[in-house]
Amino acid sequence: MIQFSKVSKSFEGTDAVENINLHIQKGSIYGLLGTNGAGKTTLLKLLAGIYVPDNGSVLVDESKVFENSYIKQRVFFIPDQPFFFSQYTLADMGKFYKKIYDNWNQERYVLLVDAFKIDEKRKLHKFSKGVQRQAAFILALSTMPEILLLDEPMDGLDPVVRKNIKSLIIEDVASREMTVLISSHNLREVEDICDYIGILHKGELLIEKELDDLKSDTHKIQVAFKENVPENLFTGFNLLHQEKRGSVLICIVKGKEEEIVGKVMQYQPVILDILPLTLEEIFIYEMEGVGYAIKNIFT
Ligand SMILES: Nc1ncnc2c1ncn2[C@@H]1O[C@H](COP(=O)(O)OP(=O)(O)OP(=O)(O)O)[C@@H](O)[C@H]1O
Repeated sequence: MIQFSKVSKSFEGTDAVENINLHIQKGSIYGLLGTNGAGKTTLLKLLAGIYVPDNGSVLVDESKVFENSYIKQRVFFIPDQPFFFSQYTLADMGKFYKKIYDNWNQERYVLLVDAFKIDEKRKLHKFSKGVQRQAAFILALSTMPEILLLDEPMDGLDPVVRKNIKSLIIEDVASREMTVLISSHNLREVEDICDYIGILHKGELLIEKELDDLKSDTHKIQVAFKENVPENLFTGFNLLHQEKRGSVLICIVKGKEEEIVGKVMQYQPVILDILPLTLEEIFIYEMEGVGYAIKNIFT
């Protein structure tokens, strides 16, 4: 339903994203991960129709997004710093969006204002960062978006509000197939809510996969041998990382679990354990694989 084909965008001669191919199915929650400056916000802004691509196309249901008022009606973007007009209250912003979004749902707006207990007559700039973000969610969800774009959505929200907002998002995905694209550095949060993952680095999409596949494709293996570690232990597999702890070798390997286990067993290990990996670990090891590792700065 959302399709980026060979999309590039540069600013002042520097590539922000390059040759991106990405597809997002209707009703899915897609987590966009990446290093700082990888191009996540640029992709969200391209999909929101704020930027026009230099090359390639950004399509929603096969129509170009840029300068397409029909699609813009169906998309809502909450940037990392939510935007409100100066001196506006939540009620003022609500009236503004009611005019421009045909699907504005006043009943829903009233319910949400009541649930979040926000004074809709108070100027928005006087609220804390977290309450401003809650206000942005109220407005976003009241427009009944088909596509919700979120840049660091949970930044500054307390755990109770986070949980409420996650439930609201999941409800809209389940009941009316809303599609959500989330850019975040909070991988615990992404792991909790997303079903697809895209990993960006330096403007390029390194991985695009279903979260379950990504997890079942990457393994943390703890192995030890009576003698030295066999030289060709992981030949033929993608070894992302390895470290020795005493006589135990810990490796992060990509591939089918049964094939990796089959290969290791040929060398008759005395210990062989497969340990679960978090999304955060997968991300860090993938980044290490492309030379973006944490360095020992002081030693
Ligand atoms: N309006 C702009 N003018 C100039 N350069 C820009 C602009 N927007 C983005 N860039 C550059 O494009 C690259 C990608 O930026 P972007 O904000 O998309 O990254 P990001 O993945 O969202 O980063 P972060 O995780 O740090 O927020 C960066 O090198 C950034 O400096």
